[in-house]
Amino acid sequence: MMEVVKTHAVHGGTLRYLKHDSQTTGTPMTLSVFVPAGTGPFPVLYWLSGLTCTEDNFTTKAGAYQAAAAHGVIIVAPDTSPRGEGVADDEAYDLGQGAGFYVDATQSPWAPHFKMESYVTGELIEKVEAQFPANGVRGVSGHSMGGHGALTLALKYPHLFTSVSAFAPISSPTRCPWGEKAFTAYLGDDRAEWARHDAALLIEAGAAKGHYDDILVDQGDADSFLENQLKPELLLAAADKAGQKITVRMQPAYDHSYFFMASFMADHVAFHAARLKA
Ligand SMILES: N[C@@H](CCC(=O)N[C@@H](CS)C(=O)NCC(=O)O)C(=O)O
Repeated sequence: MMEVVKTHAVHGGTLRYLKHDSQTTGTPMTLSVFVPAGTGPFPVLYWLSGLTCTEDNFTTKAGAYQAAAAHGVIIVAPDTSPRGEGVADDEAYDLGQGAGFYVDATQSPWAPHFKMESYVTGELIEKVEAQFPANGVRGVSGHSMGGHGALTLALKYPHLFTSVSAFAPISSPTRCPWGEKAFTAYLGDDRAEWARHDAALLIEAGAAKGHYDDILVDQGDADSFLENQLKPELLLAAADKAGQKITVRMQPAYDHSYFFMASFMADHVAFHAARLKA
């Protein structure tokens, strides 16, 4: 059982901060879990956060729990990387602790602990769904680096997920500075290996074809990372080529922050709930 560190009542449900020793990362890992009122069992929406975040950013800023309570959906928000003194790190905000990129690192010094792909798709789901009233039906969403995580994990593991959405995702990490830097560090120089973790390239290659009836993406047009890092046009072009439906909503005046996400979070929870409860 994961250790409950803090408990709060919110919107009639219960929010818990949890901690556990992970066999996958070899470190303690932290997360938050919101469970609606009632006995369930409920579907689960997994939320993957962006660069610099812990489990706390989404939990305190996204304003997701009113909609989750109304729709009867559990929401799980894990930390974005392993952390601790014995864990490799980098001074930059976009590499190392707080920047796990939802891949399994193969390169030194990252390989021993940076296993976020295996952690999220394996141990996290197993531990959460053993401890809370989950019905085995799952969605995944996330922001920026976590939007990349949500899209790529949904495309690579369609047997795990029924619905996927993202806010301001890194659409094609093989073609932007954040992704090129992280993939070089974590995966090495082989671009064929990088392509296995690139949402636009995965869609173009037909990954999970026919599994998701739609993918919802919200993107602020005043996001300072839009042109250089996020590039939603690459997702649209890939989806068009592959015949995958994707709804990219350009939201005028919104930036990269949780104010933007809080403004459209209820739409995403409803998008998932409609599919998870179908
Ligand atoms: N610190 C970076 C930006 C990092 C950033 O914007 N992080 C986003 C995810 S990519 C975030 O959610 N930050 C935490 C927050 O807003 O609570 C910078 O100054 O360029």
